[in-house]
Amino acid sequence: MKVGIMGGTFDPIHMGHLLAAETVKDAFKLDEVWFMPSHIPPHKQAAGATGEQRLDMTKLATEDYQDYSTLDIEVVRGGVSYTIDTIQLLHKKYPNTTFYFIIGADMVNYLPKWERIEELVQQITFIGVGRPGFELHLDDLPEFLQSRVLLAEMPQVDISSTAIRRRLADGKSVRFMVPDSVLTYITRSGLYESKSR
Ligand SMILES: Nc1ncnc2c1ncn2[C@@H]1O[C@H](COP(=O)(O)OP(=O)(O)OP(=O)(O)O)[C@@H](O)[C@H]1O
Ligand SMILES: O=C(O)c1ccc[n+]([C@@H]2O[C@H](COP(=O)([O-])O)[C@@H](O)[C@H]2O)c1
Repeated sequence: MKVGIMGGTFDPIHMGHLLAAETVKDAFKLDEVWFMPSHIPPHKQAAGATGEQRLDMTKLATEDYQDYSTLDIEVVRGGVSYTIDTIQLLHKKYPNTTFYFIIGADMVNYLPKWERIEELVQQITFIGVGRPGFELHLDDLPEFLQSRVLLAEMPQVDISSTAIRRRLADGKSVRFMVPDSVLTYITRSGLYESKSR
C-alpha cells in the first residue's frame, strides 16, 4: 500500500492542506493519505489550539473521506515531534506500507535543517507542492536531498493557518477557508478569538 503522510501543526487545518493532500494522492496514485498533527512542532511555537484540539479539528476535516484518516501518534507521544522518530515507528508498525511525506514549498526549503535529515531521507521520499510566497528550487537543496524530493503540481492556494487565526481574531469570516465542521468547532470553542494570536 502507498500512503502519503500529511504532517502539520494544523492550527487550524485548512483547505490548502486538504488540496495539497488530494493533488498529491491523485498525481502519485497513493491509496490513502494520513493526516498527522504534531504535538510540539520542531521549528515554530504552537500558536493557539492544544494538541487535542488540533487533533479534533483534523479528525473533523477527514472523517467523511474513506481514503483519508488522522493519526494521533505524535500528539499521544508528546514532546517535540521530530519526523525521524515518527517514521521509524510507522515503518515498524506497517512494514508493508510505502510512505511518502507531503510538504509545502516552505518546508521543502527548510528540509536541510530537519533533525537527522540524512538518515530520514533514506527512509522516506518527500513530495513537495507549491505554495504562494515560497519559491520551490530543488537545485538549491544539498545534493543528497535533490533526488529524494518529488514535486506535484497543485493549484496555488494562498491560505495559511496564521492568516486564518488573524482573521478570526479580527472578527472576519473564514468560511470556505476551512471545512464547515472545523468552523463550527472553532466557533463553539471560541478558539482564536484573542488578538494575541
Ligand atoms: N496553502 C498551502 N499550500 C500548500 N501547502 C501548504 C499550504 N498551507 C500549508 N501547507 C503545508 O502543509 C504542511 C503543514 O502546514 P501547517 O500546519 O504548518 O500550516 P501553515 O498554514 O503553514 O501554518 P502557520 O501559518 O501557522 O505557519 C506544511 O508542509 C506546509 O508547507
Ligand atoms: O523533524 C524535523 O526536524 C521537522 C522540522 C520541521 C517540520 N517537520 C514536520 O513537517 C510537518 C510540517 O511542519 P509544520 O511546522 O509546517 O506544521 C510536520 O509534520 C512537522 O513535524 C519536521
